[in-house]
Amino acid sequence: MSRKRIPVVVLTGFLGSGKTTLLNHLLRRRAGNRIAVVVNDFGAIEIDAMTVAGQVGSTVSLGNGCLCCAVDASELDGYLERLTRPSARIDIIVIEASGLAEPQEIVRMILHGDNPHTVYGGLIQVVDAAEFDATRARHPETDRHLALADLVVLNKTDRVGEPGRRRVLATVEELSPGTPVVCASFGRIDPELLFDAAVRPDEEENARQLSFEDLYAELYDDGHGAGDHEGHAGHAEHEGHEGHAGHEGHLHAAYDTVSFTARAPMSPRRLMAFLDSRPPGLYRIKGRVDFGAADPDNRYVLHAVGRSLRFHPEPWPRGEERLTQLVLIGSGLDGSPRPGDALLKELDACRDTEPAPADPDGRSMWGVLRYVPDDRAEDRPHGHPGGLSDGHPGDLSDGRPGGLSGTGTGADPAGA
Ligand SMILES: Nc1nc2c(ncn2[C@@H]2O[C@H](COP(=O)(O)OP(=O)(O)OP(=O)(O)O)[C@@H](O)[C@H]2O)c(=O)[nH]1
Repeated sequence: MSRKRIPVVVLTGFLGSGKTTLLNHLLRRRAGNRIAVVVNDFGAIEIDAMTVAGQVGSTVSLGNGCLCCAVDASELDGYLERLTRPSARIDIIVIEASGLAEPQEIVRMILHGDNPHTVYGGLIQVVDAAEFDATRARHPETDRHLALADLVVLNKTDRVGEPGRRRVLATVEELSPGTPVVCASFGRIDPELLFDAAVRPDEEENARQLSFEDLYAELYDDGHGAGDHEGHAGHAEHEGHEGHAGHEGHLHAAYDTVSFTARAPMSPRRLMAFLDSRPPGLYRIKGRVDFGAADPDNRYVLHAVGRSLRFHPEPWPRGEERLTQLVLIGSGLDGSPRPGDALLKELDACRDTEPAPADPDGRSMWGVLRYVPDDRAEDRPHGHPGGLSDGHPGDLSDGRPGGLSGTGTGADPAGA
């Protein structure tokens, strides 16, 4: 059975937009998760490492369970390999791209890298609301970067009035149609947008707080039941309570969490049509899908973040109940009486409640298999028809997000 994949989030934004501030916020609210921070810029390492982790003497304090290291893009694969070793016990990796870096290079490396233990966690673009016009004027590439983002954090909203915020928001939405935008001040977004709540109790972390030397050594040492359908839409509006001095206040990011469970298998075609047309505010989807007779041997672990979508097939564990379980996270989701109810209805309609028609060629799965990474050979189910996943839909290879958002084509690659 494959180990849990570690999300790799790329954090980008122009100089001074608030990346480090956001990172600090995530580290404070990491809920017991161990976050590895990779700084992709040797020039910035000293400043960033100090700000992020706090400097104690000549070593970097890792009280937050983070690891800071400098990395050049060409070295990234090696770092990811080391950081994903079980001994590092890392739950999430954040790569802070330097202000002027081309972020799509890093995204491509994560999507196409051959590390089977990572999963792409999204490209987050931090935007300085107060300097937006000036930044666009000085750096025309801002517009292109925005179009590539999976999530835009419109930061420093405390520095612009409501009309100013609305104006910038409208421009961002124009430049990056369909991309979820979270407004924030001092980077205070809800960490659940990026990673799950505690996976291990804090005590364990405290009991085994690692020194920088420990982590450095690790890096360099080579040596559930449900009814037929159960949906739950929850809405959370969290308030910041970091307890740190200074500018802490309210956390403005509101998000909705929707859980879906189905005992009847999902129709591959209908689920892909749903995913193709998922609403802009829906930022993350995670869970497992049972496609029933379309692939009785495997369950499909689904990770969607922003425009990117991946399925990782893995054999059903013996004795495991065949269920589809999904969690959807987003903001501004439709539905009544609760946000997200509309999504649950749509997912309900994706269930195969009738026996699926005979499909001897397995064509019904082709739309799904497009999203199984080519380079993860061990994921590939037996009998998988080759060559279907050229041009990953979540790819940035042509410099444009070729993902699901806005494409509206749920078509099978072979037109099936
Ligand atoms: N008023 C206000 N100031 C902010 C906010 N977020 C960050 N700042 C300040 O903006 C400055 C730059 O923030 P950083 O987090 O260092 O920005 P950065 O993107 O990491 O900067 P580089 O590492 O230079 O690319 C700092 O002085 C922050 O305190 C915000 O929402 N509102």
